[in-house]
Amino acid sequence: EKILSFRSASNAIRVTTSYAGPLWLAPFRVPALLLGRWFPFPSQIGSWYAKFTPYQKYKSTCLGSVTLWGAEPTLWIADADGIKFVTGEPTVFQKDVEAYKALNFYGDNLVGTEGADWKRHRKVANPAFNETGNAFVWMETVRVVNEWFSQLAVTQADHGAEPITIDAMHDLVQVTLLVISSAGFGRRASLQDDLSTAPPPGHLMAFRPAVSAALHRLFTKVLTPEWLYTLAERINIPVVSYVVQDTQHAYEALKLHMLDLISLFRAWVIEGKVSNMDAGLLRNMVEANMAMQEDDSAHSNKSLTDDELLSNTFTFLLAGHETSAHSLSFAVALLALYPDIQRKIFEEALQLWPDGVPTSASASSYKESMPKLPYTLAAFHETIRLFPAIVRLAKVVHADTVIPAHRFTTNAQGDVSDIQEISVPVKTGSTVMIDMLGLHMNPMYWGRDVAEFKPERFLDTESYRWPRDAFVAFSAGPRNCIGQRFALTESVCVLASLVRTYEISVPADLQAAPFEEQKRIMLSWVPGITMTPRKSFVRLQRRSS
Ligand code: HEM
Repeated sequence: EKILSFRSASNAIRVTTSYAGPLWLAPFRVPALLLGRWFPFPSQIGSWYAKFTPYQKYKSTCLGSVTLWGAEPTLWIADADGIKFVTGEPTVFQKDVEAYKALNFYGDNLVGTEGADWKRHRKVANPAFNETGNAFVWMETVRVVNEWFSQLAVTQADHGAEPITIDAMHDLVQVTLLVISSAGFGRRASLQDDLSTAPPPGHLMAFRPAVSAALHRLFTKVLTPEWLYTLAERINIPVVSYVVQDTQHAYEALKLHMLDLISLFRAWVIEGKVSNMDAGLLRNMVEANMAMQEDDSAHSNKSLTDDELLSNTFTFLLAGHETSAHSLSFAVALLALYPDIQRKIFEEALQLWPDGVPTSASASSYKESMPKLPYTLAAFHETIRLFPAIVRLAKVVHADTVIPAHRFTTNAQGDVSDIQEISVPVKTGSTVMIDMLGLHMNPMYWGRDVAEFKPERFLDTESYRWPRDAFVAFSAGPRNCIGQRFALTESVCVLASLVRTYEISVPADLQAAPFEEQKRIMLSWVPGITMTPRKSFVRLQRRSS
């Protein structure tokens, strides 16, 4: 029966679009993430590393495929018009909430809901992501970056004038976690405080280790059914009991910290101690939760239950730092590999800060500084074009419709020609996969040098406007990333400050390797909740002025 339904689904999809083969693993489910670095192979549809290759092979920006298990028709799109259409029709193309259910273990949240529920969550969080919030993000980033540099200076002291080697991702995860926990949640800890691993009174773990342990155990948390927790507590099953209990411990530890933040903030709100600038996100969520407690009928409006408040706190802590840290790690590696581009960022930062990076947040304002760093912003955009934290997004089709796409041919040099518009019919119940990396590697929009790191692509000139619709690192339409401006503000501030203060270069063990080998090693990644760099070591040499 299964074989027959697979055959009839793949025959049906062949009639309407270019058929690229079966999907061995359902592409938006946990097994595809766990096995993603090995299987499917890069030449097959569904591979995380496929980029634009399958589209080029079948000469179409929209490809059909069918999941082997379940015979679900799935359309893959790497087309700017097609993706704009899909993201602009949120009632027809809805999030695959089933896939996110596993992440809703604390309760419902903004990322994992759809329809009216999603609107309610978004309404609560939205007002925090305004220009006042961005100014606060800038201020907090300046503070944290200065603390980071002080820490690097201690390491430098042991090395004399020699460059130091850092694990960029390790450091940047700390930096971005501090920024989101401060700017979003009013937890104004220092980098030094966060180095301590001793649990504070009443806690199971210190804050940072609790967040990293929870992240480290996220797949176990998602994959472990409730009954296994109970069983592993009663019977000692070798390895399984240890892993399951360790996971339970990490999530309990993090929950205690989040509840602490929430109750502290609730008390501040009641006492009227929260200023306008302070952690707007948590303030809005706590106020929505208090509105809910006062009036049960408020559920349809701007309100959040206790579970939803906790779950959103977790979601924002996670979404608000891992994505940025991974993207910044790729940016730092790219700047080490491309010294000419690094030089341009340095010159821009030097012009803004001739006497060095401001050491206090009050000496540097978001409004004044951010517009003066267009090249740094372009370099970050170009980084996440090549390395988008979220590689693909699945949408379930809720009404029969037609998606715009293109057919084309390419020559050996990678030039695209014979572009023809096509309309691809899609049926209710199918899945549409927005292929971010596929779109970002599509030469129709980015030219034959699509694989090159070239920030100039993101700078408008009199005769060129960069193709907005062909860039979806933050998704698009009403369901786009709520933290886009937050991420850009923080990242531009980190990159400009880092390059202004240090010269970044490839690590010593790769200095003699050919450029392509350096690139292969320094830019390799594995699929995870977000695209995760495998190795992020770089050398830093403090600049003399
Ligand atoms: C470079 C950094 C970032 C990238 C590339 C990124 C990318 C994305 C993408 C592609 C989505 C759509 C996901 C989906 O529909 O399932 C998204 C959604 C989201 N992002 Fe980001 N993000 C970044 C930083 C941030 C930051 C800093 C925050 C919070 C401060 C944040 C919070 C969220 C939230 C809450 C959503 C869900 C929005 C909704 O469904 O309405 N992100 N992000």
